[in-house]
Amino acid sequence: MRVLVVNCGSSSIKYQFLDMDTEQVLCKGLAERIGIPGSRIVHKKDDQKVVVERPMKDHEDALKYVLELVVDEKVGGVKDLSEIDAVGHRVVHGGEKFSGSVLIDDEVMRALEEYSYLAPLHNPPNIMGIRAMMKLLPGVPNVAVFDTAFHSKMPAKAYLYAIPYEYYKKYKIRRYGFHGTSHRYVSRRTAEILGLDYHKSKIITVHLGNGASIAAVMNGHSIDTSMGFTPLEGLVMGTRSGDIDPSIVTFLMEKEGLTAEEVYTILNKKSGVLGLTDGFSSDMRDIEDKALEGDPVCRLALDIYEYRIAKYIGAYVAAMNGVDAIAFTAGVGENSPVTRKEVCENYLGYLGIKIDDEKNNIKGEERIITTPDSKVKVLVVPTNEELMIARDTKEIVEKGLKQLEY
Ligand SMILES: Nc1ncnc2c1ncn2[C@@H]1O[C@H](COP(=O)(O)OP(=O)(O)O)[C@@H](O)[C@H]1O
Ligand SMILES: CC(=O)OP(=O)(O)O
Ligand SMILES: [Mg+2]
Repeated sequence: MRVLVVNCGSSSIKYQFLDMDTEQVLCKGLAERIGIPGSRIVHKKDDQKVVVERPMKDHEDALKYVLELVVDEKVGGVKDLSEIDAVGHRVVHGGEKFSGSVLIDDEVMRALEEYSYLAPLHNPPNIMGIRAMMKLLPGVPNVAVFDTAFHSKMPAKAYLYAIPYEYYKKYKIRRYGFHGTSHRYVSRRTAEILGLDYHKSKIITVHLGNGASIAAVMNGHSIDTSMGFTPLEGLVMGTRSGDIDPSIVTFLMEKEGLTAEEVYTILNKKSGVLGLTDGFSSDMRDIEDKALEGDPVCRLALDIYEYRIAKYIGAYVAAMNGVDAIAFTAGVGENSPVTRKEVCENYLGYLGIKIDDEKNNIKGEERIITTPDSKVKVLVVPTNEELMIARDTKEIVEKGLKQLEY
């Protein structure tokens, strides 16, 4: 079975085309700047790379060109569109309704539209991608794999906010959590590497990407996670504030004469390390480089970024009353020895964690980075959301399932 996996963002589409008999990536790419000048697709097949620069007015346009590349005789994965057996979609928000991956039909589409208010930055482009694939590949099954689903078994003490209960009943205001597909893959892989029984383990997964979140995975289920009602809550991120006193919202509205929407945009797109460095950068490579050169602003931004991560890890050790392993993943987690070392050595020594500097000096490789006598294992486990989405898609289509529980 060959599965096309798409992850549609507001102006980008990440995609991978996989042969699920071997789990080999046949080709992959990134369409970016969709709907704005300078749109292009960077497409890769093995060590070949092509860049297609052409106007792409919307996601349907972009996916049309993606499909052309997928069947290209030189850089494609197959010769004909009929060889694409299914499409797996990353969908950020599945609300309380979806506790697993689902075969997409009209009822699912109605639910996704309904939940768009819960993830206004993420779900609408996800839905655009689904509609586009239904049009471009009629009759080919589409599967939705939700960020929220892996966290759906979180207990009420973790998901309810201490606000009038009526707002949960009326609007389903609660913690949902995100990056669930990544936390699911990384926690399972961590258990495999360490030879742990996944269903009798306590694992903390630290997903540090542009969006960043931490999860407490106990006995194979997420029991708590740092992102909440939306992907804004929790860690300090590239452009997102993470946890703040909610009074700041109304304070800024009054003092700056801003609308709620404008404050929402500031907190989501102008905050995080970008905000802390007065607009210098949201890219942790830039922040780290300057911090290590001695720039005090970037050093403080990095300190704040690391301190928040450490506090969440400590909180989740308490939530699980112990921890077997901590796994770093995603862009910063996989590629920054400095962040891993400083978080672990400045704040987690009380757990008996000892970082092995030589083992930690890696980027993007799977590895245990602690010394053999470290009481808690710390690992780097590259995430692979696309593979998890493809696996769920294959299982649902091959078994003729409507929904896949995990
Ligand atoms: N070598 C590195 N050192 C520090 N940060 C890195 C490194 N490589 C990538 N990153 C950071 O990873 C982040 C992007 O993470 P990634 O998971 O790829 O993105 P996304 O969240 O969009 O999926 C960026 O902040 C980038 O700076
Ligand atoms: C939910 C979320 O933050 O996703 P991403 O990290 O892809 O922005
Ligand atoms: Mg990512």
